[in-house]
Amino acid sequence: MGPLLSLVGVHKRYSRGQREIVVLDDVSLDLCAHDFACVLGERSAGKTTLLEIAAGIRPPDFGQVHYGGRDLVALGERARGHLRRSEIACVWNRKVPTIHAVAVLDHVALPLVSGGVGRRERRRAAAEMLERVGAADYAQVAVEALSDGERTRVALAQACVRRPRMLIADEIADTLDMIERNAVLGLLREFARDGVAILLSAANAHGAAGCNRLISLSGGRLVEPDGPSGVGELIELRPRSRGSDSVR
Ligand SMILES: Nc1ncnc2c1ncn2[C@@H]1O[C@H](COP(=O)(O)OP(=O)(O)OP(=O)(O)O)[C@@H](O)[C@H]1O
Repeated sequence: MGPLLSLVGVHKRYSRGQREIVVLDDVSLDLCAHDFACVLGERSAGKTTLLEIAAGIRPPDFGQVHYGGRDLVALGERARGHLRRSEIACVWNRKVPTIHAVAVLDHVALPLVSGGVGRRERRRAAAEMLERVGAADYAQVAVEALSDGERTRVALAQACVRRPRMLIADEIADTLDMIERNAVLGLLREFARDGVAILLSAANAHGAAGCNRLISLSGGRLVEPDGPSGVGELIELRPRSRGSDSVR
């Protein structure tokens, strides 16, 4: 089976005052079902930008983004929105849920409302997903009362309750303590084993543990060593300069 997601020759730059920052420079990437790929890059390397483009949230300046054989850039916002409510799930580190006074169970069930799923079935599916991510114990707790690790599990449950085909996860494990981080990365591994295509980003090697593809983003370029690679090998490959230093 072909890739679910293909980025081909993607470029992205931002203007910063008089200057332009090249964030992605001719980036190509294929992601298939069962992949658990992690883009490893230093701060400001362009990880979020890459993931937003992969999710169809931000358009590239040039290049193609294909999802499920469809041109994600050419699709209208309505169709892209539909995909994000059905097949493409995202967890953004900075947007981990903070809705006030909503119990975890209802929060996780929320994405099913727009899919027209009845209340009883929504709650059943949410409870099942909470069980799966090890968060069933706090199903009735308000989201705002959760610890960072608990919130990350809940965010993951909410993202996966619609059984997405692709999961985009932006630095969701980097700041967690070792035990929670390994638990969250283990959950991602399990979702990938079930067939979800996962694109994770991490700013350090700890946040990438257990992935089956490790891709370095530096200077706007992606580097993925051929064959099985260790984190140490990738760190060797990364140039010293920061991504944001590649100003043109
Ligand atoms: N909308 C924007 N306009 C201008 N510059 C931007 C915009 N979004 C991001 N940038 C800049 O592009 C660079 C890459 O940002 P991005 O958030 O993609 O990197 P990142 O690797 O996810 O960073 P971090 O690890 O700090 O979250 C940064 O220098 C950032 O300031």
